[in-house]
Amino acid sequence: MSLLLVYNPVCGSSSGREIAEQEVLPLLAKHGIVPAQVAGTQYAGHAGILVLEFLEKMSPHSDHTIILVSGDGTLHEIINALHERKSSEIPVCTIKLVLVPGGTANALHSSLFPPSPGSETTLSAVHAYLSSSSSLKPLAIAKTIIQAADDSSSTGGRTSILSAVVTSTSLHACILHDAEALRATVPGLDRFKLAAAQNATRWYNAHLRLLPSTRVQSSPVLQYDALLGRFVAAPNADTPVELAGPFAYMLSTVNVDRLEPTFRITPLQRTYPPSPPTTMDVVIVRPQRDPSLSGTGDAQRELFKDKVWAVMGGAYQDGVHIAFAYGAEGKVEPASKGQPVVEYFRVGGWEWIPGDDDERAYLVCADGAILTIPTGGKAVSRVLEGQELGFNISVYSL
Ligand SMILES: Nc1ncnc2c1ncn2[C@@H]1O[C@H](COP(=O)(O)OP(=O)(O)OP(=O)(O)O)[C@@H](O)[C@H]1O
Repeated sequence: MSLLLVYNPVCGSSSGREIAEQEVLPLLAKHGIVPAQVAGTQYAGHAGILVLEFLEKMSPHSDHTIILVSGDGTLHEIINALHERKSSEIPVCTIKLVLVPGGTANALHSSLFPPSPGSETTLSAVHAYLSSSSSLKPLAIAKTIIQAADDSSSTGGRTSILSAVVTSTSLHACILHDAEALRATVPGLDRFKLAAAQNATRWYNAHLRLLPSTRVQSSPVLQYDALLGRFVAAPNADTPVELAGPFAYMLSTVNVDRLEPTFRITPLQRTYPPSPPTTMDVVIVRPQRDPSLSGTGDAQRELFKDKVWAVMGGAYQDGVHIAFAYGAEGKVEPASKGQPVVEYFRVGGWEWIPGDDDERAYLVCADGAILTIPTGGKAVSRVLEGQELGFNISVYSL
């Protein structure tokens, strides 16, 4: 049987090894299952190498199951390593993932198995794997290409990265960037809070182009209409939709409705799952839609910050942030007929073109990894099809 168990011993509260040895392996043993290999990662980046070595060893099998005890970052490394492998050495394969949450946020696992009071979820995916009635959900994978200003050839001046969870710019990317710099001095999740406070009033000067999906089953740019409670085609949705900045928030997700167990930032990924999964959900906040703002100065930014964070707090209340709109005099209210505070789109991809004068708009976050767009360049992100990905990947879910 081509079954690999990988654990990250340092993710989350450093209990990956304990979970693997004391919970996962005994449960498998009860069902007479022994993995062909059990391995802990020994350094950042090791997970991808472990997986590639395993696939090579198990050749000519092409169907592999990987039980992964980690957070989202370790999965991110594996997906990128698989995509970058030499297909002459490891041909196209099928990976079935059994996720065991060992990380800090576990966005993908908590989206697949949302926490419910009193329920134990650590081994949910292992139970799904062992069950005859489990389902396998194909993963959508986004590829983001960082293009230099002079990138006219198909290969030159580019870097690319895959995401299985989130790709972002603006506040989310800056928080992840700054929190990393605080890692040595501020322990635990407090560094994210501090990084959020440091960036709370910042706006990002950029242009965003939302792209329709041109995949096998094409799909126009869709926008969520909170009053109708459904997606509708954006105007001229078969062509790119152009959005001018500044932006306070811009983030896109695949596969997940939440980035932490209770932070449902893209709730429609679960309420109205994309089918087939060749799109991503995009959440945007653009301050200048607020009719009460009279400028871009510090006082206006403070006012906007208080207002928008009250709305975004709705992500922690089952994702109600997407229902708020500007009412009379810019007061924000749920289910109002005014302009939505949060713009919510479902797209095939996007292009983010930072303004020359705003260095913070040049940051892009892909599943926690930070990339910097070169001056005059742009980031282009879109969901890949199986053939472009070079392997098939699905996860055990409910
Ligand atoms: N033995 C190791 N020593 C140091 N770093 C490691 C080791 N093994 C893996 N890593 C690194 O640990 C990082 C964090 O792992 P991961 O993202 O899975 O957990 P997390 O950050 O706690 O969870 P989440 O991403 O869900 O918030 C990964 O980026 C990976 O490169």
